[in-house]
Amino acid sequence: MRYGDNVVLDGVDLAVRRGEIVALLGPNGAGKTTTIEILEGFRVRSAGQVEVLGRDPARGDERWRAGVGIVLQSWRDHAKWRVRELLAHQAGYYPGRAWDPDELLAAVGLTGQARQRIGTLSGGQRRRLDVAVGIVGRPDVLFLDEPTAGFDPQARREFHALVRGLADPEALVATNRTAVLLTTHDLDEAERLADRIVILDGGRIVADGTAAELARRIAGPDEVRWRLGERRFVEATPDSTRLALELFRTHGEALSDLEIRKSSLEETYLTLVRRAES
Ligand SMILES: Nc1ncnc2c1ncn2[C@@H]1O[C@H](COP(=O)(O)OP(=O)(O)OP(=O)(O)O)[C@@H](O)[C@H]1O
Repeated sequence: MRYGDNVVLDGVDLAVRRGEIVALLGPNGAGKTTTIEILEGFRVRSAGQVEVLGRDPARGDERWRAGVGIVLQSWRDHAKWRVRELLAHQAGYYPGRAWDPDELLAAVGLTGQARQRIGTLSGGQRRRLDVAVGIVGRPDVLFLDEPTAGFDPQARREFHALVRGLADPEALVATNRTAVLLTTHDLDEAERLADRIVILDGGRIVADGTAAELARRIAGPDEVRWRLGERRFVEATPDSTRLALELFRTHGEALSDLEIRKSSLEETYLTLVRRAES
């Protein structure tokens, strides 16, 4: 993707499967929004190949769009509508596959605001409504651009459970598993929610893997600490699960205070971004 002479995405190669939750991370201006806007069909790429649900998003028709759920970075429309009224209206666009508006209101924690005008919602409540509008048609693929900005901690946790439920076939038996691509600046959220993390910097992918894989590759081994009687031990290992198993096998109940410290995603992220920028 280029704007004039300015190349903002270069060689981004990415595949997301059904049921997978992928978090796109990166500093401001890295190209996250541009990437998902191209995938949503809102922006036309300058070059390269893109396929979403088997079609080029630049040529997606109504049927294709019915399978795509979108939560943009900010939405300030429909101020005079009431919350439930908007959801019921939106549900009408997805015959046979939409959520029941009341169930959806409960799922995003807006039952108490069902009759309130949208213009009077708080920032976090408006964001929950944006998420509800994005998923009302039970999409096959869901794009979320900083979905939880402004959420309180409890709402964030509920939102994570909701998104995991969309991707997990056990949780919503009647629907297909949704592929989810989200951008976030909340590394804790990325680590908790995403199966895979993709880090963009300067329009290029600088890392792609699970939080644990990235930590192992970038930030080095895990640190395992334990105690046997009065003696304390520390060991660095690339496979802390195996070491823990061996310790249990060898020492059984004599083992105490076992602790495994993994590098945080924040350390990994900062190391990667520093590297890319130098
Ligand atoms: N319409 C446009 N015209 C020119 N440049 C643009 C346009 N839209 C985006 N850009 C540039 O493209 C780059 C990528 O922007 P993008 O919004 O994708 O970043 P981002 O990773 O989503 O950032 P943030 O974390 O701040 O939301 C930035 O340098 C931005 O200035």
